[in-house]
Amino acid sequence: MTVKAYVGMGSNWGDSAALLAAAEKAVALLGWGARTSSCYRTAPVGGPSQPPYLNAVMELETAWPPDELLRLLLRIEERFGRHRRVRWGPRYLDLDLILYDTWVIDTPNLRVPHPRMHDRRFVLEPLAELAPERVIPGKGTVRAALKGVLNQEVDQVDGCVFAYAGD
Ligand SMILES: Nc1ncnc2c1ncn2[C@@H]1O[C@H](COP(=O)(O)OP(=O)(O)OP(=O)(O)O)[C@@H](O)[C@H]1O
Ligand SMILES: Nc1nc2c(c(=O)[nH]1)N=C(CO)CN2
Repeated sequence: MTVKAYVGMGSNWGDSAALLAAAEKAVALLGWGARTSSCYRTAPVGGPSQPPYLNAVMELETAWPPDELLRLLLRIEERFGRHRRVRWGPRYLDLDLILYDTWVIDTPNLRVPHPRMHDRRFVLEPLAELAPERVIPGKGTVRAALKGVLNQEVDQVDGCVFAYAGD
């Protein structure tokens, strides 16, 4: 069995564009048919004063169960030198499992849909490029959720060279 999963990527430390481009290739190896959104420069949400982020979202078809997929994503984060000292503080690379098919998962290590995704334009704007009509379980469509967060600042930018950029 394979399912469609969505992964959020973010970076606001180091060479963020190069980090996201390298992470994209690593994440694509966890499944098939990867598609990647455009890249956005986004104002930090929460946490201390910190540089703006680059964010993007990937779609892929995967056979990994969700807990394994998260474990593999966290390994990729570590490989790219994530430092995690302050909650919502700056990071080289952050990978979040935002949707796993229509599953709802609530375990100590994994919550899907990602519990804050529907409040975050830096997730919804790139996700809407790939799957505007997808339903966020319990929250309505991506397109509808996006309408509620348009006050947050995001700008589509060139900078990231993605191997699996959608059309
Ligand atoms: N859907 C998910 N995607 C990624 N990590 C998750 C998810 N649900 C739970 N987690 C847990 O959250 C931990 C990562 O927490 P972390 O401190 O990096 O959060 P964050 O990325 O800073 O903030 P946020 O969760 O608000 O995006 C992981 O170790 C993982 O066990
Ligand atoms: N703009 C933006 N803000 C954030 C981000 C992020 O990726 N982009 N990630 C966070 C913790 O996951 C907290 N705040």
